[in-house]
Amino acid sequence: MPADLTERLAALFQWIDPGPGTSHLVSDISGWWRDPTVLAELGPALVAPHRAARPTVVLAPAVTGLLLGPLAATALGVGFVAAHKPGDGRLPAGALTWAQSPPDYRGRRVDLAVRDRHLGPGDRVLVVDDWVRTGAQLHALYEICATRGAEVLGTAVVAVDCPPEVAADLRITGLINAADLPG
Ligand SMILES: O=P(O)(O)OC[C@H]1O[C@H](OP(=O)(O)OP(=O)(O)O)[C@H](O)[C@@H]1O
Ligand SMILES: Nc1ncnc2[nH]cnc12
Repeated sequence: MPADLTERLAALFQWIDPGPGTSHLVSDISGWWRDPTVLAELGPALVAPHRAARPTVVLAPAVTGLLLGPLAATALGVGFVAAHKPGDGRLPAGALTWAQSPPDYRGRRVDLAVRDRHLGPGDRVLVVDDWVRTGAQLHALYEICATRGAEVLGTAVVAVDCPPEVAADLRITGLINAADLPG
């Protein structure tokens, strides 16, 4: 990983107060996309720990994954598959494989769907996302891969915010620990 990428990720991160009626600050990672050096380095840095396992495809969930997934896929020279959520407002037509997550970091059970024609036996899948907290959405993605007969190699995220046993169980690598982001 480029030496100062982790420092730049921290410097460009903010917690935002969404305003009256809200009790929580929300993470704002938009600075990561606005910085041309970070944007260029994210894909190669995410995939670096997984290159040797020779992924054949990158899978990532809506909505932030739709940005990060292609960065990772192009760094590997492989294709990208999106996992959609009903909340997207427009679901893909055709045969889909669905899985529902356990309660995620917001207590939601998230439904995720992947087009059958884009994932199948022989695929070696690298999952990519921006942030992992409970690992719930990753569980759903791993279940979809298993249903499709595809092998999951692990997950590459930017911010790791989960217990170490979750990271070990799901084979998660990250670029920064959430504890190292500014408070
Ligand atoms: O580890 P977990 O508890 O599963 O939480 C992590 C997931 O939740 C967030 O996505 P969110 O559904 O908020 O979508 P977003 O990309 O639209 O922010 C984040 O981007 C991960 O996908
Ligand atoms: N994008 C995100 N995903 C999961 N947990 C979070 N906590 C703060 N921001 C988050």
